[in-house]
Amino acid sequence: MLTNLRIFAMNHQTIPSAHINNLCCYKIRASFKRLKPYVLLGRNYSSLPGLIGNDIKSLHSVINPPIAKIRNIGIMAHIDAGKTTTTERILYYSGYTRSLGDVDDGDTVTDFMAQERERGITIQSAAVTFDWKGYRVNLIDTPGHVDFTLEVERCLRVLDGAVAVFDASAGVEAQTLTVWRQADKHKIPRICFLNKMDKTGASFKYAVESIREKLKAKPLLLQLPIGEAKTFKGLVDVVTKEKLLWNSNSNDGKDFERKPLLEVSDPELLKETIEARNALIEQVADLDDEFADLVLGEFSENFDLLPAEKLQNAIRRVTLAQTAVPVLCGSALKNKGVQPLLDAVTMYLPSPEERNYEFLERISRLLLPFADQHIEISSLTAGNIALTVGLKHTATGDTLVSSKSSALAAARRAEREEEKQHRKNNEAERLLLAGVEIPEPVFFCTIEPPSVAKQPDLEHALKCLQREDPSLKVRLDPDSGQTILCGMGELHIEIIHDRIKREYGLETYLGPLQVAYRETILNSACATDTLDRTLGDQRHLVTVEVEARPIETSSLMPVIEYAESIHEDLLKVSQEAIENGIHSACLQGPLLGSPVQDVAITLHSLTVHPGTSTTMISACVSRCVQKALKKADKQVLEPLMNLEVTVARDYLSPVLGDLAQRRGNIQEIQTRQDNKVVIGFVPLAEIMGYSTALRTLTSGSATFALELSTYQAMNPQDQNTLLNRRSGLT
Ligand SMILES: Nc1nc2c(ncn2[C@@H]2O[C@H](COP(=O)(O)OP(=O)(O)OP(=O)(O)O)[C@@H](O)[C@H]2O)c(=O)[nH]1
Repeated sequence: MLTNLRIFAMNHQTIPSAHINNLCCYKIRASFKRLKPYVLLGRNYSSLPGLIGNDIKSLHSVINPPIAKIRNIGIMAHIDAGKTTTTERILYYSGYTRSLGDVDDGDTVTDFMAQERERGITIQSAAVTFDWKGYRVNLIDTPGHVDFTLEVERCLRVLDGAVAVFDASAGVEAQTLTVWRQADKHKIPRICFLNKMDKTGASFKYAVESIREKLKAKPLLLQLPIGEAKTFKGLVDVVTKEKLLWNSNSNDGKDFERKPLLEVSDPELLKETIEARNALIEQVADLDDEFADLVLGEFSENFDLLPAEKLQNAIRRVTLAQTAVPVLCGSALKNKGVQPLLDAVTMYLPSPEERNYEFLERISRLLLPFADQHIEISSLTAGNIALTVGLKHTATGDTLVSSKSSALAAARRAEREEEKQHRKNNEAERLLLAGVEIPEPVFFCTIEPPSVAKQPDLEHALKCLQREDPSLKVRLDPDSGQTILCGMGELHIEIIHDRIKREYGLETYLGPLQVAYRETILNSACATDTLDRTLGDQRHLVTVEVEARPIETSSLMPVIEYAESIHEDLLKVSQEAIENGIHSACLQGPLLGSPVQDVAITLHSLTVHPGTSTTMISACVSRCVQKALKKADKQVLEPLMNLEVTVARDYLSPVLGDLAQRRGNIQEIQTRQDNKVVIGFVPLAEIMGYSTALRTLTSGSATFALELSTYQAMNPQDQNTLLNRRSGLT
């Protein structure tokens, strides 16, 4: 397993690749002082023959650049906005590849998994390192499909900046909102790239408005397009008042002209650019006091005289402060606008030392990533992104520290900080690296190996895949003994199935995909239970009385309460066993065997015969809680999804008709260029296989995005139908 590693240490030493035991310090964080980076000079690895694939040039050098010249960035967007195409152009113009890869031909560098190349989508994030005009850029291309949201989040937390790619004909789309919120959570400065300016329906103005309205961000227009859709041929650099035109004879977009806009040759464009520049200056001055002083002092009479460099510095400050986002545009497919985007990445996004990380990590083997290929290196300075191999006990979301003693120190520190948490100690927040939020899976199905003998191999494969992808959950059905796979969506489970076959050589069988329901209770119920068993000469005797009642707050974990009559001494020895029993009972509701949510369990009495084992206490409590849940009035909760369908006007009616049959609840129908965007809710159970149905209904012209909204109570009729179906009555 490869682990993405972000080196946070900064010291007058590089991080050695000494042979240190693989140390898993789950959720243990260490803090270290920020010190100056060490710069290795004169190491030239330009001759690394055969290390990288034929089409990929070796890096000119694998020297450690000064930290101020490092940019760790991610590319994020809604599915199909053009992240992979943009990344391919970036790699080509930076000299990393010698030919242009194409998602539609399945030969891109970053989409290297077989499933990615076949489907033309990104599933796993890929990291590549290249140089641009003296800067070292570590870039991560992340997936756009909602099933792989966790993969995006695990990348974002180690990045310093991001480029958000938009389809200029669609503006902000559903998944853009999700990744934007994730980037907000990790406080990542961003640049927006309005891609597909060549596409029919592309609108710079519309896309900018959607950034303002839907993302509630302040767009800084650093460029204006020259032409739109079919007429798109270049850009205006608003900051420098220059026009950038791509040579129409060049088939790779490498050649373009940068010329100052002149009154004689471009009077209209110059006028438009000056207006845009003045607006930009006012906007930045509003957000940056230092710049406001400069503009109002020296240049208040004539903004035209303000040097581009002063404006760029101020734009950089507001971008880093995340009070506004620079907006650029282009067409990756038609090879226009990518080089200025790279300039903007180096100019406006932060270097690692401008982000406040205070952690040290240390590992055994270091590799520099080149998508699916790697070069082993002996050392790396702070601020870089690298890979490490062979960590057997780590999982996505863990933080590694340098040694056992620092781990222990960090653990003690973390404990102290936790204790202080209720005192709202802000320092604690600064010390902790935000963990990844693991979304709850909404689908599950059984998975079977080709033969019983292969069950251990399947378990091993699932264990490895889970460590990489914690949004994949695996459990055993206690009744049937079958292995159950729980995932984020149909595509997610399909890809896991495919990976087990390709990467572990196991042909597995999946049962029908089922929705992950939940259950709750509507009123209180009490139950008592006694367990009396003699094993050997030891008698185990427990008597329990519990009450289950519904609670208002939404929580998957039961709230556990103890009556005052329960003696403290008894709790001391048996609390863990009691709580294990309650948790295991609530994992298997009485209606469908689904997890029970929004309940409180009160232990009213507990008597334990001396010598009774804690396992027996757990078993008795669990059985008693299940009895109480069974007695109460019960309710099935089903996952309700946010749905956004983008469809050509002509196909709107059939799409709406179909959604009505799927118990869809339409909230809004927006107009987006020539398309209609249907926004609403639909129960997950009704939307299985929707991509095929939608393709048929709209001749493949519509797209949709789904995201879990909440769990809602099913109406009695639908609930009965479901229960009858599950018990084989219908
Ligand atoms: N017209 C036009 N099409 C583009 C442009 N950039 C990408 N495309 C096309 O849009 C489709 C999606 O491109 P990708 O680069 O795979 O998009 P992505 O955002 O990486 O997609 P995921 O990885 O699946 O999220 C492909 O068919 C591309 O050829 C562009 O600038 N103009």
